[in-house]
Amino acid sequence: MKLRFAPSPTGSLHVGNARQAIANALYARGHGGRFLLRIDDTDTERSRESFVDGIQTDLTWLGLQWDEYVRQSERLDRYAAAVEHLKQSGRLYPCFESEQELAAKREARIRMRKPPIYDRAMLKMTPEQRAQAEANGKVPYWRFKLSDTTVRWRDGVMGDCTVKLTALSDPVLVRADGTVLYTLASVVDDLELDVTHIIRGEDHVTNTGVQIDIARALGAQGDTFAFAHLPLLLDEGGGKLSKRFDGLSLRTLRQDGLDPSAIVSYLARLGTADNPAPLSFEELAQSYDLGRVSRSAARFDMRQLLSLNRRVMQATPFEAVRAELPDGATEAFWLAVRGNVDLVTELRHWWDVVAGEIVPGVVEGDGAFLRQAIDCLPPEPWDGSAWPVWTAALREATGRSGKALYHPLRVLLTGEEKGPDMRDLLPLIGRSRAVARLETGARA
Ligand SMILES: Nc1ncnc2c1ncn2[C@@H]1O[C@H](COP(=O)(O)OP(=O)(O)OP(=O)(O)O)[C@@H](O)[C@H]1O
Repeated sequence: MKLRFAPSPTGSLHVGNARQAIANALYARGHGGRFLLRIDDTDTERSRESFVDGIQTDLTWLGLQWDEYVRQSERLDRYAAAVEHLKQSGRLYPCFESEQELAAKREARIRMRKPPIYDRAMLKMTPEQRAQAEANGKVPYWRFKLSDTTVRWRDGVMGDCTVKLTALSDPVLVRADGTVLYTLASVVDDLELDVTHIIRGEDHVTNTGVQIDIARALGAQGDTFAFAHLPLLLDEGGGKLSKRFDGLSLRTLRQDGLDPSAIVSYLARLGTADNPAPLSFEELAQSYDLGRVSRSAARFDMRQLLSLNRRVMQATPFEAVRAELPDGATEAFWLAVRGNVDLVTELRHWWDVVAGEIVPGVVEGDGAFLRQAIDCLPPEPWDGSAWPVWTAALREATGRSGKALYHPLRVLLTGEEKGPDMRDLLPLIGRSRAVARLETGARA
């Protein structure tokens, strides 16, 4: 068994692309198959080396490992051989119509209430007409003659699928400059590299009908590949994701401080009957089931991802996160704050609370109370008991309790209304910093 993820290097991977990469990698791992990363870079106009690097960086960051790596730009001789084969068997035919001529034909067909598909005029061209066109300096591009059939397959997600080839235009597989189109290159690779299962976006369903026909024309027998088309992922507003806009790119999520395993867990379960849970790649691979993927479009929800990210962080040990913490941050700090942040980037703020400067909170009219609070502070060393000992003494001295007792202390010491348990924070803040903040509050 072999699966593949085949992005074109025309932009940064977004969460929709990532969902496909993850599905293929999980399926391969769960079934003991191989996972191939194929860079579909035959479109030289739009492909960029920097995006090839970016794709590998993003997938590696997600923790996806590929067993094989190929680039279509290095397999051009294989496509040339396939083109030759299809020409010999009469399935590729030369065309000379310009874009304008084709547009005019399309409009005429629409006026005549016929489907606006290509009329195969060039298939009827005589050798003399072709020679004449070439003598006039025209260079042909090549269309694939689709079979007069309906292609059917049992899709792993969509169920029974049919594509009526007679309702489609014969696709162009070779441009006038001799370069081949993705539609052909992809089939040649899938056949020659022994891909067995293809999981990709729903945007490819029609392509699949055409590609099965091409695969058969190239000699493939039987059912060719096992296909599964995942519905497209929409952004939060219901819009289409695009590699050309950076909003929900993996690169942006990485810069925002999201944990890659939260993203993998989220995208693996999004649009399925299972709730997202913080699971390891191995656990996800063992439970990944295409039969549980919904057939309707899934919508990306940042709040859900953030809440999963928080759960992942709560379970992350200090050693695993150490490199991403602010300089000097200790294990006690990590354990105190990890349950209170959605993103690792928010830790900077809590590090300032315990070890740096903060914008002090404002507590009005509590000067006398705060001076008593300073007087009641127990001597150091402090551990988790310092906070209960201190607040019990202060309750005794002032008669305050509940929110009236705790709230002004939290606000002044952290600058925040909410946050990690004060029992954990107070020893990290330390006595001198605590006294200074309380004095500032008492003077206000
Ligand atoms: N919004 C989406 N949701 C889920 N899968 C998607 C989405 N957009 C693309 N894909 C899938 O991502 C995989 C990689 O495809 P590809 O690199 O062509 O991405 P693309 O975003 O469609 O790119 P481009 O905009 O350059 O055409 C394919 O399986 C494709 O079906």
